[in-house]
Amino acid sequence: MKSVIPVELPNQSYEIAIAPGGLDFLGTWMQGLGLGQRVLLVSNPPIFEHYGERAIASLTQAGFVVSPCLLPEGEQHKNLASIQQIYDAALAHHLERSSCMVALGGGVIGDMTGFAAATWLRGLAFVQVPTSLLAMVDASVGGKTGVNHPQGKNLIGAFHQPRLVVIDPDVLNTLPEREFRAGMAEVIKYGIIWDADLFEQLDAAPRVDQLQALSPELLQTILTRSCQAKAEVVSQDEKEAGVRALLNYGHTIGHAIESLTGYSLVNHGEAVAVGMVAAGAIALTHNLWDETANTRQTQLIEKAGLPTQIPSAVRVDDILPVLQSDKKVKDGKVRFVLPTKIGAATITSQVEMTTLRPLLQTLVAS
Ligand SMILES: NC(=O)c1ccc[n+]([C@@H]2O[C@H](COP(=O)([O-])OP(=O)(O)OC[C@H]3O[C@@H](n4cnc5c(N)ncnc54)[C@H](O)[C@@H]3O)[C@@H](O)[C@H]2O)c1
Ligand SMILES: O=C(O)C(=O)C[C@@H](O)[C@H](O)[C@H](O)COP(=O)(O)O
Ligand SMILES: [Zn+2]
Repeated sequence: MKSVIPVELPNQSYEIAIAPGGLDFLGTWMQGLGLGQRVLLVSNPPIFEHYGERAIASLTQAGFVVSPCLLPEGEQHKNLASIQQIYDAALAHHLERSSCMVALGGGVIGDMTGFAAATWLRGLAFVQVPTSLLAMVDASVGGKTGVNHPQGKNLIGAFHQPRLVVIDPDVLNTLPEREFRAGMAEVIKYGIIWDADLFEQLDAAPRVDQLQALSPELLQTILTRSCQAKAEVVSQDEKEAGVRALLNYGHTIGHAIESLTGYSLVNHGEAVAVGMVAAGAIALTHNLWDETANTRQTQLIEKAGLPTQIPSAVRVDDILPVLQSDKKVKDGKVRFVLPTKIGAATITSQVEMTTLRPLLQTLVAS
């Protein structure tokens, strides 16, 4: 069964199509977009090994002329060198203004393909085919694209919306369990900041730490409600002038942890999980939410098999300066997204760095 979630935007709306086996309909669904023939299919070797042939067959049968571009795997390669590789492939495949890039992969491939598409020939269409849970529920939707700078996470980028998102939940069967859990961090995020009912459903489930432990209904709920939450927020505030900042819940500290550990010790979802625990603790000390809500958040994060402590390799004194390059900084003040209850959050610049330091120290793993 196919379910469709619209992302309504002033310039160009698009659809998120969620359908088991949807990968085989990629070409057919792209036929309706009015694109030229040439397609650059961007992926990485392990994902291409699993799904490249099917994606190419689907696109070719629909009349597209496809060339693959395979980038090295991993967050450490989310940089301008990989973007250069996409540009070189775009040139070699003679992409034109009407051509399209297709991202087949996790959030790293999606963010980089989107950025290359935003900038090559001053802007090409691109389509997201997310293969990780995290990319399905978050990264493939909303048009934040970009790469890391040596000094910080996602500092180089552009807003560029995809023309279509195709989610085939069947591909999750090959996703490593650790990466599944990383995706659950962003799902829990929606439960905390936006959708209390989603939180309650996750809380009531016996297990949420691996794909096989979920009922088909719960997986469907996770995918649809997360995409709905993201679509609603992005439709209200495409370029993060206001409410979209809530989607950054857990990311202020999370991004600092990722960057300080060289993008290898913890993955994005794990860093966000720790960041949410930190934000929950800050909210508690600022009387924004209560002990019960804070404990429920921590327990759900633990149930998802995610970390709740800052890795011991990270020094709190190193976190504070990194926060200054967070994209939410305004007039030199770090702004935090903090929860006010399960299902709602606010953004504030009232967190003093002097109180933050000892609080973060209590969260460092021993
Ligand atoms: N643009 C946004 O709005 C947004 C939102 C959230 C996260 N992000 C970004 O997304 C990235 C994290 O994404 P991620 O968690 O998908 O990481 P990722 O892209 O590195 O993928 C995780 C790992 O899983 C593998 N993988 C993916 N799908 C697979 C499958 N079906 N079968 C087997 N292996 C598979 C990948 O090869 C990789 O090794 C970060 O760079 C983060 O900044 C962006
Ligand atoms: O879509 C958004 O907006 C988000 O903040 C979603 C986040 O999960 C995602 O990690 C995003 O890439 C972070 O954006 P950044 O602007 O803080 O780099
Ligand atoms: Zn994120």
